[in-house]
Amino acid sequence: MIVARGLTKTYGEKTVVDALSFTVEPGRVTGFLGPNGAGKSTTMRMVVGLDRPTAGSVTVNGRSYADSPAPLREVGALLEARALHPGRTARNHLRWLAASNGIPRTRIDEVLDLVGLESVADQRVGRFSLGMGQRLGIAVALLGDPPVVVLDEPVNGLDPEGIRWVRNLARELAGQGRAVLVSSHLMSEMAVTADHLLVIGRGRMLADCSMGRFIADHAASHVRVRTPRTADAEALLRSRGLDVDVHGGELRVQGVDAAGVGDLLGDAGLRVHELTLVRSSLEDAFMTLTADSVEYVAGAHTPTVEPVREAQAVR
Ligand SMILES: Nc1ncnc2c1ncn2[C@@H]1O[C@H](COP(=O)(O)OP(=O)(O)OP(=O)(O)O)[C@@H](O)[C@H]1O
Repeated sequence: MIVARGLTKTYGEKTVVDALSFTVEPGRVTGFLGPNGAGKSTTMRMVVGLDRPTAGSVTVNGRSYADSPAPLREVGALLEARALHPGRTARNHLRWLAASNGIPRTRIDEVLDLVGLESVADQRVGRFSLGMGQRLGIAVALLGDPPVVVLDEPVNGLDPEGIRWVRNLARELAGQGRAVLVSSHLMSEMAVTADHLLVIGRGRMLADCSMGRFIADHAASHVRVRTPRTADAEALLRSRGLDVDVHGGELRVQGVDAAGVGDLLGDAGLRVHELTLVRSSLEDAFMTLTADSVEYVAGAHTPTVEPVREAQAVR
């Protein structure tokens, strides 16, 4: 697993990662969220030894990346800025990495097959699309069959089939007992991929909890009620001290679950046509939590769109 303690990175005067302490546990997908410039990539780069912490430490399976004799077997990483030699074929790129990490050649065909690049394995990577490059980056991450996998924006540039493939892959890797750390800006995707969340803003930890806990703590919810006797239902629920809003023909009730509302209305003999727990999405919860930490904000002329609040199932 990954263990960070007081992990800090400063560039000049600016602290971009600020005393982060967290663990990425085996057997689950940990989602890494934060607004642009929050410090996610810098943190991930420190995990794999590409940046040196200014203070604090991060270890993978108990030792720092630099101390690992065969790092690709310890932790596999897809990072945004991939160093791919454009003139090299995908297969040669993997061969070169396998040789320098003592990984058998047979593993190359396995990972090419795993990421769906066998048919283009002998093409130069300079001609690869963004999505093909992402797949090759994931092949590199998995080459050493590592127990820890770090994926920075893995679905960037992928089509819907590719996005689903990454989701299933991340879940499968966690199911095999690996520790998986994934960053993404696609909240809807994160909601169905991650078990646990780390949310950072301006380099600081804002939340470190399960997906369910995060939504319960930071997303608003209400019970939507439709009844032919709206006014009577409203009066009854208010008389019980509940917070009720009327929107068109529906009531929105806060402070009680759907069963509680149903019982109250049923006991009073009021017929109910709809009773739904409406929970705002991970995106709403994320926006609420990080509102004060957003560094780059669009100007006042940008049209704002009211988020669509739908009943959302949390895995
Ligand atoms: N080499 C560097 N020199 C100076 N500043 C840097 C360097 N690398 C990153 N930064 C700054 O550190 C901050 C965090 O950047 P980082 O890329 O880690 O954020 P991020 O959360 O991954 O952002 P995004 O979601 O936009 O990818 C940014 O303000 C960035 O400008």
